[in-house]
Amino acid sequence: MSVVSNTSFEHALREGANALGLDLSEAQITQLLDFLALLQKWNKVYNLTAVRDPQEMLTHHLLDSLAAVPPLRRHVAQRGQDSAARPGARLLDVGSGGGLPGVVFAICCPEVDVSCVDTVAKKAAFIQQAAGTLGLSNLHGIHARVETLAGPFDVVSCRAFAALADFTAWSRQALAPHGVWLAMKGKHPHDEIAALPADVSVFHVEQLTVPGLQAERCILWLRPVA
Ligand SMILES: C[S@@+](CC[C@H](N)C(=O)[O-])C[C@H]1O[C@@H](n2cnc3c(N)ncnc32)[C@H](O)[C@@H]1O
Repeated sequence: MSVVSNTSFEHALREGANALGLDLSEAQITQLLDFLALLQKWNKVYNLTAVRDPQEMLTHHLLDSLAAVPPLRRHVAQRGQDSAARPGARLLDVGSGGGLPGVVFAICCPEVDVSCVDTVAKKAAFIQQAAGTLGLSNLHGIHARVETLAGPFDVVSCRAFAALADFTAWSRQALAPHGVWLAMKGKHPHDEIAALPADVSVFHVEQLTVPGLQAERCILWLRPVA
């Protein structure tokens, strides 16, 4: 299936992936474009995102989420070298909405099993529908509050979800013993970091450059402290 016929989207996506140093197969490019088309189509019905302009969806959603893929791939590869780690990483994307970044992670990291949780039933249903349409057996939509999920997940991610203290408190029980949180943020969130409890530590901050987006972006990696 390729719903998007506009070759300018494909060109911008390929350029963006190159700028991010991201190696994507032809099948993954097609899946990303098809996901963009699904998001555009069903946004009208399900109200999945406030972003309506297709070009903006490409930069603000797709490329923005793609910028987090190289750090995630690095983390998963490092984890694979750890003999104590369980095989096959499981990731939980909290407050995934229309599947950002969860669906993009599932497309770009087929070795990672991705669950997208949202309290809004139609958003979780959209993820399930996207999994079927895009042929992603590693993608699942869960309709629940994150606070009710047991896990264990090796990575718990979020984007535009909540302050770091709430994100980590509400999802802590879903984190595997050696699991980590991946929080996508705009400007470096100094105040949110200062408000974290003593048993959560930020162990890495990565600045991101999103192609076509003149805005500050970063990823925070956090872990529980015993
Ligand atoms: C601002 S949207 C962000 C959506 C998406 N991550 C993005 O970047 O476009 C936040 C989402 O979190 C969901 N949400 C809020 N509280 C939640 C909770 N306790 N558990 C799961 N999802 C929640 C909302 O329904 C909403 O879809």
